[in-house]
Amino acid sequence: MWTIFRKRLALPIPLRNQSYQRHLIPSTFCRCFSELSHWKDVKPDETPFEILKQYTSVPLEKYHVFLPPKESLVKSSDLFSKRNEYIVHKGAIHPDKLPDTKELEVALLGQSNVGKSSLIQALYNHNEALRIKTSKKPGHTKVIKIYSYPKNFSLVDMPGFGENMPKYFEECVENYCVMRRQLTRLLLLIDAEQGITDIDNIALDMLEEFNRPYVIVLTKIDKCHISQLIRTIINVQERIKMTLHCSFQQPFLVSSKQDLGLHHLRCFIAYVTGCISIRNL
Ligand SMILES: Nc1nc2c(ncn2[C@@H]2O[C@H](COP(=O)(O)OP(=O)(O)OP(=O)(O)O)[C@@H](O)[C@H]2O)c(=O)[nH]1
Repeated sequence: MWTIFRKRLALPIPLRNQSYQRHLIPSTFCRCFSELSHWKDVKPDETPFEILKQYTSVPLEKYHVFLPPKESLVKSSDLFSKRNEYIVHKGAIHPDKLPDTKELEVALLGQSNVGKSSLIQALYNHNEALRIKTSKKPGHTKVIKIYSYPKNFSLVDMPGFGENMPKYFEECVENYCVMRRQLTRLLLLIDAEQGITDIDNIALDMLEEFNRPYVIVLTKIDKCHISQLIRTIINVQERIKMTLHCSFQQPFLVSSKQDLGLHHLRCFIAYVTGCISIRNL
């Protein structure tokens, strides 16, 4: 399937141009240009959406539908803080070589260097015992690796697509996504600054074809201008509304470097893997 997508990548893809995006940006965004200091005072239970509200008259609340109560946020964050209880399983290229674990899995998919390994490390509270290697060089992750919190859930790191994508990507990642019984959600990571790129569009087509539920996560928001971030959110939201049927309606916003948006993503993961229940959600 990726071979077909690769061929398509060589063709010009319409509607992915700046003028379309500009059309979506109201002039009020001009005053949104600001520096990174705005992120520094974010409280752990606040989402970046709440911070962004101050900078735009666009009703961003409609993009923010996962609103768990504080006690659920605390409960799920506690789950991710069990420092010595995680198991790192031996990585594998072929999904049939992966251990047949009992926990439901949430797997991270995205371009090389988008921040998949860093996000797993950050979600697990930068737990040093896990020692997840990250690198500036794209294509560092070569195998599928499962990080389990026994009797609860697993997070799954996978090779990225795009730059330095391994030749065996299809038999590895694609087969995992199609065949893995434990897989309950895919997180498609997209760099907030770049927005949806051509190769992300190919991944989105692929996910729609798999017909499995997935969630878009915008990464590295700490290094993205607020105006650009709002532009990406609106663009992603438009895509979800117009053409994506298997995507959760809200994109999540995270920074692994500055620990932004992690509480809500942890809570979502705990919720979809059945580790917590949330009333009136
Ligand atoms: N500023 C910033 N940098 C980040 C963030 N997350 C990751 N990075 C950096 O981005 C680079 C790539 O991160 P990785 O976590 O290795 O990315 P990956 O998607 O696992 O990469 P591959 O192994 O190539 O698939 C590293 O240099 C990280 O330090 C973030 O939230 N903010």
